[in-house]
Amino acid sequence: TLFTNVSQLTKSNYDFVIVGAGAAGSVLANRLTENPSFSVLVIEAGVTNEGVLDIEVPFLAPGNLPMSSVTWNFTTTPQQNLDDRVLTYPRGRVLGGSSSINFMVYTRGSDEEYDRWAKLTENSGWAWENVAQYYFKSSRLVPPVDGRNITGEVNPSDHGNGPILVSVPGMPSEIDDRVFTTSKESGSEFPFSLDWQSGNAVGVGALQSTAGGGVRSSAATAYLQPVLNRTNLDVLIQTTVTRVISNGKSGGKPVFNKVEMAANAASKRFTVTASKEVILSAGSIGTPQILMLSGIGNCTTLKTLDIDCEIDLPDVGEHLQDHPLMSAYFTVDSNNTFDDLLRNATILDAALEQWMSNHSGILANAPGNAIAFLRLPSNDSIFKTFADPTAGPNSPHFEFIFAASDGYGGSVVPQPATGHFLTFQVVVVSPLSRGNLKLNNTDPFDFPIINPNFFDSEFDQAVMVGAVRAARRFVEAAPWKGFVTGLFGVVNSANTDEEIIAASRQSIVTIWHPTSTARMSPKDASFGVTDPDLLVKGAEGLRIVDASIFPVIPAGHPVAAMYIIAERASDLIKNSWA
Ligand SMILES: Cc1cc2nc3c(=O)[nH]c(=O)nc-3n(C[C@H](O)[C@H](O)[C@H](O)COP(=O)(O)OP(=O)(O)OC[C@H]3O[C@@H](n4cnc5c(N)ncnc54)[C@H](O)[C@@H]3O)c2cc1C
Repeated sequence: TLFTNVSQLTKSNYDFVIVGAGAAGSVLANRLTENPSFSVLVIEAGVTNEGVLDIEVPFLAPGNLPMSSVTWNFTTTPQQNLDDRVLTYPRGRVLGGSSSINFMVYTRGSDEEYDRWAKLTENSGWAWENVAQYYFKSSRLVPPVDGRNITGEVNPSDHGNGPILVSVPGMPSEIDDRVFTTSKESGSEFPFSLDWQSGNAVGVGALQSTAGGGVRSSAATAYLQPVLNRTNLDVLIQTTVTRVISNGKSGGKPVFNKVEMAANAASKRFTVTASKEVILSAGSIGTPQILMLSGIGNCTTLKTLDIDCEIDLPDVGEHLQDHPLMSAYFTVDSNNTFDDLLRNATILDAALEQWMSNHSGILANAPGNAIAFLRLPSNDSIFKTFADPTAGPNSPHFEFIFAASDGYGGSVVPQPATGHFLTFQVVVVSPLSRGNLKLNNTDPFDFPIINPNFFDSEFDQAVMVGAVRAARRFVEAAPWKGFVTGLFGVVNSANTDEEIIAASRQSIVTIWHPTSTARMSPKDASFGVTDPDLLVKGAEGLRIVDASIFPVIPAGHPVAAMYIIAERASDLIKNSWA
């Protein structure tokens, strides 16, 4: 049942209380209630996802940003290495969480990413050979809305049979063939990738989106809504969890079985109890904030805020990792880019009418149709100073997201009033910069202090320079002759390495991939926040299942990994209470 106010709940004790109905929380809600003897309450701060057009229509995803009724309107601290700019840092505040507002790019990452997690946590359960089953259980490939033959764009055998729908673009754009031909003719520099879910994450290929039939497929639509009628599941929205509370000890450890919540800062606080587990799935920002408000974190810092420290875990809020993104623009000789669609309401209305009638047309596409994940050459001089931070040779250093327009969705500069553009959204996917997140004060309705610390590492700077140069080489290939007419914008006006770094400082924004603020570590390690079974160290009855536990950020778009983790976590939880 879906409730909008705590007064509507008919009981105050459940087997499991899940905090946050985002990507991970929705998977858990579905899988745990498959067992009819488990009762589950999910508490979500945000609103329903239903009827929000900018959520449903793939191309309109950027319309939810940066500040909307379905987002947490966070901002970062002034970024020291980005000319002290403050960045918007939104997360989804709606059923489905960030999976309801994300840009839908689906990449599970290389097999190596999971094998590295297994190594870092000294637990083979996270190795690819053990999590592969959960990948296949989470998503499935469906045809694009235009019904074209997709042979050569994707490999069906790399896909599973789970509820999240995945598809290649609903309609080709005029740059797609140029991108793929460049790759196929380039030899080894820009290798073609038939499928991002093959285990090798390096190459150039068609973008796969979490969309089916021209409509976004999120954790809410795929996992949560289909089971809302289960009698053992209650979902309470528009209610913020303010902290978890311990109640007695078991085996010397505090038992965190009470969850406190309120509709807003002024309203009365209520509690519910979990007889089996409280599971935090509030995301990389929400989860460390709740932990610290609950007295779980760095005791020295918590004491300065007069918070009683229950468990000293200095890693809470630390090791924040994210991928910096910026736009490199080229001018093009074409009237068929999306630029006019973005600037002209009449053209957009016509496209929307088409989407409304049968979910087809340009709006069925995500904001890009093709992507590339590439590595720096192994003889790059940066490797004299830094060891390669990737998970292995099938894992990239940087990414391009190709857009046949002025860089819809990821830019700090407004769209030019005229002209047609090709954009490379350039992303560093193997960052060494590390940031953190701290409480501002003890008010759970106040935002935490978020510092992703972008571009702090010289390695990240070198990758950005290498990526910008690779982008320029890419458009020198034959397929772009007569199409690309010039370099454009701050990034593409820069020439020397120093100039490219300076331009990056003015241009970098987030690709919204924060992870690792409550990272898991080996069972007996003194660092880290959870053990490899995702149980909070030093606590009883408290687990974390969300992107905060990633031991290290994967070189790709994280939601696919989130679904894999949440599927495996569901089995871990079911088995431990069997
Ligand atoms: C704009 C944007 C674009 C993105 N694009 C992509 C992409 O194209 N591909 C990709 O793979 N990934 C993308 N991501 C990232 C991806 O969506 C996230 O990594 C993923 O959703 C993380 O899952 P999660 O369960 O950890 O957190 P979330 O999905 O964010 O869920 C957390 C949930 O907890 C709720 N919550 C938080 N605090 C509280 C509280 N105190 N009380 C109650 N509820 C609370 C939130 O409202 C939210 O619903 C994007 C993210 C954003 C924001």
